Amino acid sequence: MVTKRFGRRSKALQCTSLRKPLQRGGLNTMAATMPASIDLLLFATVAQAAAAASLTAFGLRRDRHPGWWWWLAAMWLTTAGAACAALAPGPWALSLAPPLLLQWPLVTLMGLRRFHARQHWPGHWGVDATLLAVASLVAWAVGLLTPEHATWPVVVCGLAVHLYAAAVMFNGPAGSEATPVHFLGGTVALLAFAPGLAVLGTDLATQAPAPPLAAHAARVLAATLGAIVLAFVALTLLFERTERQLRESRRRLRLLANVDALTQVPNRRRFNELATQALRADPPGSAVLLLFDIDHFKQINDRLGHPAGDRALCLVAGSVLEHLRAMDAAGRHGGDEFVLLLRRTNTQHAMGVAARIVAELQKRTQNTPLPPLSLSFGLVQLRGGEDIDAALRRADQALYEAKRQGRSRAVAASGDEDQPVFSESRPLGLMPA
Ligand SMILES: Nc1nc2c(ncn2[C@@H]2O[C@H](COP(=O)(O)OP(=O)(O)OP(=O)(O)O)[C@@H](O)[C@H]2O)c(=O)[nH]1
Repeated sequence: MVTKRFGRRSKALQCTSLRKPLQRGGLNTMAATMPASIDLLLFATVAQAAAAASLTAFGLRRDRHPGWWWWLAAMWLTTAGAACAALAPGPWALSLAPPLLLQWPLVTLMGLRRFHARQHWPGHWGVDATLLAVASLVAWAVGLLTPEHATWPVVVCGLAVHLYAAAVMFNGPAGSEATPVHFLGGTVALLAFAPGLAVLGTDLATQAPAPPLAAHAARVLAATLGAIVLAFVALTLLFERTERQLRESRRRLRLLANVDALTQVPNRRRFNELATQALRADPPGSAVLLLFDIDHFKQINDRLGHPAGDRALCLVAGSVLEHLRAMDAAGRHGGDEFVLLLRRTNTQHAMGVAARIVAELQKRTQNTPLPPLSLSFGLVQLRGGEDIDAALRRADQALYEAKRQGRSRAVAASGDEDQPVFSESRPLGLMPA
């Protein structure tokens, strides 16, 4: 019968290591109907071990995400299952192999649940664990107690386990990480049918019920393919997550480098960048620069403490952002000084913006323990070709003049830095104490 089915190509049947332990009764027949050679099983074992070893080596050298251990467990257990069949094909080993081979979709699923712990998954890991325990127990028990009648119970157990895992994977979390999970789910669903088809094929070929081992080689090969796909998917998921974390770190670093942590407005360096870009894009001399600070801010710190001072700074920043157009730029120049670049405007309009900021600030200060806050502004209309630093120096002179004239006002400066000409000042809101 053997020669008829496999002819000279069947090394499995000439291999003493496979034949010796199966010399008794039904198992002898099972070995004879195994649809794969011992070489193939050995090759599958080595392929699985290689996939598992790569994932192990990869994970040991970098951050291990939750789920990684489960995937490793799934892969090493299937390797053990394949090795059982290939290296020690006795009754015990052959009853142990099916549960070891059919566990991988569920153990992988448990790993996925941990990997995507914050996302919604259908079902519950308790259901996965129960199904795994029941299927493994049935597969092991029937393989040990009634090896000749174990074929279909084991096939059905494997089918249930695979299809359940595939269904959960397909309905798992959406988003960028869904594609590799769906790919894995598709593979699991396809591999679910391999042992059953192998049994049916053997039934048809031999015109007799197939023995349990007929499905065994198909199970080993399916698990090998599954392990390789799992290794690929696990690596993809780990890479994608690492890359997402890197992108997030870069975003945070950019934010830290550009934004003032207290007030959440751009810092001085970033403001200079934004303002320089804006000046390049606009007609020369079309922007107004405002430099302003809180009057007697030191007294707020001294009387009410630094946290109150911080609060005042945040209120100022909030008031500024409220009245800024999307194309304008604001920044914290340092300490209690802020700077604004209003594009395509003149100093008269800029004085109006300053007045609105002061009014907004007074509104926001009303329900706080802070005293009424007043601001002093220095304004300059930028000249054609003037850079931000030069404009800031002139605005600083205007601000100094506003302080000199009694604070809580806006003063515009024109003329050269050496010989500034100050406009009449415009009082803004409350007069400082
Ligand atoms: N709470 C707080 N205070 C700060 C911060 N940065 C700088 N300061 C304080 O801001 C104060 C700035 O005071 P000055 O601008 O020198 O003087 P002023 O009291 O505002 O007086 P005028 O500007 O002349 O009206 C200093 O006391 C600094 O310690 C900060 O981030 N938080």
